[in-house]
Amino acid sequence: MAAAEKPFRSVLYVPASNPKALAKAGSLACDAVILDLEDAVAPGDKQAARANLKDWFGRRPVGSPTAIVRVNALATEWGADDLALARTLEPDGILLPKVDTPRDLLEAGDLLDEEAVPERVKLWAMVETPRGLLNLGAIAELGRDPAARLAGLVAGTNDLVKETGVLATPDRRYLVPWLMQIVLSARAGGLVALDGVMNDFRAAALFELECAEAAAMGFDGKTLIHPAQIGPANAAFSPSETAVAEARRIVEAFALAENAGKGVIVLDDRMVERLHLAQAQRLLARAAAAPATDRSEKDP
Ligand SMILES: CC(C)(COP(=O)(O)OP(=O)(O)OC[C@H]1O[C@@H](n2cnc3c(N)ncnc32)[C@H](O)[C@@H]1OP(=O)(O)O)[C@@H](O)C(=O)NCCC(=O)NCCSC(=O)C[C@H](O)C(=O)O
Ligand SMILES: [Mg+2]
Repeated sequence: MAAAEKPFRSVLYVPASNPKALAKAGSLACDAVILDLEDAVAPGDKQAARANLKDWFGRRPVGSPTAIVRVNALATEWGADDLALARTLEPDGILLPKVDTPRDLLEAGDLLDEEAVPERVKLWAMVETPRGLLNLGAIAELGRDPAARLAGLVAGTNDLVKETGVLATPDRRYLVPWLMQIVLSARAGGLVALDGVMNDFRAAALFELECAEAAAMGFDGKTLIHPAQIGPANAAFSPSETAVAEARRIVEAFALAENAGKGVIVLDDRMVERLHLAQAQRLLARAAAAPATDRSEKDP
């Protein structure tokens, strides 16, 4: 499946320096894991984290979640070694933090191409700096060029708060304009859009609300920090039964002989156009791509 066709409802950060968390990562019911070499790993643990990652990929169980490795930025003292390792592991994706400009992604892409890393290894960009936000249009434009490998944008709300001084309120009111900008840019570039993390991982009700809002904003999924957040994220970003039933009715209505060739039909006293048919077909494809997983849905 291409990156855009895979589900990315629940994407869990797993610190590569934490063997216990890594041991769990392959069997959790999240759609993807971000195996982190960056901010979750203390400077003194970077080397050990790389070794853990190598070991993890050596034993990666069949059917495990999509695996994305987050490297340190190439400009840091760890970036080059991280990327060199990621190139050999050939994960499903490599997540670049603190992307400021398209150049950051092009440089990383060149390093993958140099080593003939297969095209299925995609790049993902964290949007978490003021420059990254201001350059979002140009960054997302890379999504239109398959050679650039860009698969998705990931909101880094913790760094955005740190870098801008914006107040982090529970309703995220000051972050929402930037989050919407990320969704809009992702759509323009044909990219997956992932919402940022919620740090209060025990606040279940608030998390459900944040997921519902992110889904309403148009995000494909949410990045997570704790396994307890997986189930609610999967539920929030899966099409509801009502939405699936409604989509099926639209598809069936357009399939009727009497509606063949029509641009507009009436269904339940509502105008339904072919653009709604396309929307319905997309929703059904999303529902089919995100079936109930047979990995454990239980909280740890
Ligand atoms: C936040 C945590 C430090 C909490 O850990 P802990 O106190 O161990 O939680 P629990 O005791 O409830 O854990 C229960 C079991 O679940 C495992 N566990 C916990 N978290 C994970 C995880 N992320 N992946 C896999 N497994 C996990 C524990 O090992 C326990 O297992 P067991 O003992 O066998 O039952 C911790 O959750 C954590 O470290 N989370 C990830 C933190 C992280 O990655 N942060 C960086 C990414 S966020 C970010 O940087 C976003 C962005 O860049 C931005 O700027 O916003
Ligand atoms: Mg960050």
